[in-house]
Amino acid sequence: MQTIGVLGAGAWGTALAFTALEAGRSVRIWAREADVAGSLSRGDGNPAFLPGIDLPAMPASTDLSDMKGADALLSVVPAQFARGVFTELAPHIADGTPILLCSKGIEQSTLSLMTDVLAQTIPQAVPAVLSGPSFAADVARGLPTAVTLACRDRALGDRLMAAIGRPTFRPYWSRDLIGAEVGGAVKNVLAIACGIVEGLQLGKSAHAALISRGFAEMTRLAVAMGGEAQTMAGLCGLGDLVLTCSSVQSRNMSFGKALGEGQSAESILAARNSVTEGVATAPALIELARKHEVQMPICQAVDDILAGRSSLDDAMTALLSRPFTQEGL
Ligand SMILES: NC(=O)c1ccc[n+]([C@@H]2O[C@H](COP(=O)([O-])OP(=O)(O)OC[C@H]3O[C@@H](n4cnc5c(N)ncnc54)[C@H](O)[C@@H]3O)[C@@H](O)[C@H]2O)c1
Ligand SMILES: O=P(O)(O)OC[C@H](O)CO
Repeated sequence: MQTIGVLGAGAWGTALAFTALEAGRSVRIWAREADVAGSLSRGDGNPAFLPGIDLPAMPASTDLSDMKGADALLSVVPAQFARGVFTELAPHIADGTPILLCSKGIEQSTLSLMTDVLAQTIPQAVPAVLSGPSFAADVARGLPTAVTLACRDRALGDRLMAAIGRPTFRPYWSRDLIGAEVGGAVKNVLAIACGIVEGLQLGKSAHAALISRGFAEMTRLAVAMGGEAQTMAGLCGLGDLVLTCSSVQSRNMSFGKALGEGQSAESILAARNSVTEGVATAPALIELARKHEVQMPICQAVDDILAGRSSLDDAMTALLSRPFTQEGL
């Protein structure tokens, strides 16, 4: 696998393209914005989405047909926009091309995971998922990072890991695509909850309780959807939950913190050009939980707050008033 196409030149697409380049691959990037494509191609980095980080020149364009002929693609288009981009891309994709899904979210209008969206739009592609604790800025600075790379076929997984892995970017193979996807999507909603707890200054004990009970919610949903509990204990589950809930470097956590401090969701989102995936995923998650008869009270509280059904105080009171029960998943 020599040529890697990267779909999407936000912070994460740019960091992954850099990693593949450093791993010795030849890289092509599709950017939605002409100025981003120009800047990356000239070697001026990505000031729009990954400011302050020097990067080597990386070939980028706004033409999806430039993805034609790549040995594998990394899709880093935010979840709510993936279907539109995949539909346009489909005619350029050869049978059996691996597409590694690197976005973390659920399509709100259809409740689809990214593997479902891919199967419906580019059925000739072979799906794989990349997910785990990894801030784009850390990866683009070459700081050590480990992630889950989920793919049904072990041999293909090995080839993908060899293509994008390097000592400071360590993929670990898993067969569990559903677990990897659910972990990445749910942790964003839980990070909003942890941010709210931080913004309200409810203390580190509440924060730890939220991570722990949030992990139980994540695992319940993953298992109900066909994923494995063991996957959730790994990088794409607990690992990413701990990272995203621990640092305001996370857009989801910092969004929640600002909510907890009294800002409105609209004003926080209006001030950013980056994506906060948990906001669009929260209602989808609650619908999925209902469909699979899974209890997700923390995610429900986040959705209630975002939808304006509950104030922060009411949501906290509802969570704290739940009956005492046995601990477990
Ligand atoms: N940034 C990270 O640290 C990080 C790490 C792991 C995973 N991710 C995931 O990667 C995905 C992309 O996030 P990011 O951080 O690279 O993005 P970003 O916030 O840096 O940039 C926003 C991206 O959205 C794209 N976009 C905006 N409107 C669009 C539209 N209508 N159609 C298509 N694309 C549109 C922009 O072109 C840009 O690439 C998300 O699912 C995110 O959860 C991000
Ligand atoms: O900044 P966030 O909240 O989108 O999180 C980034 C990554 O998913 C962390 O693994």
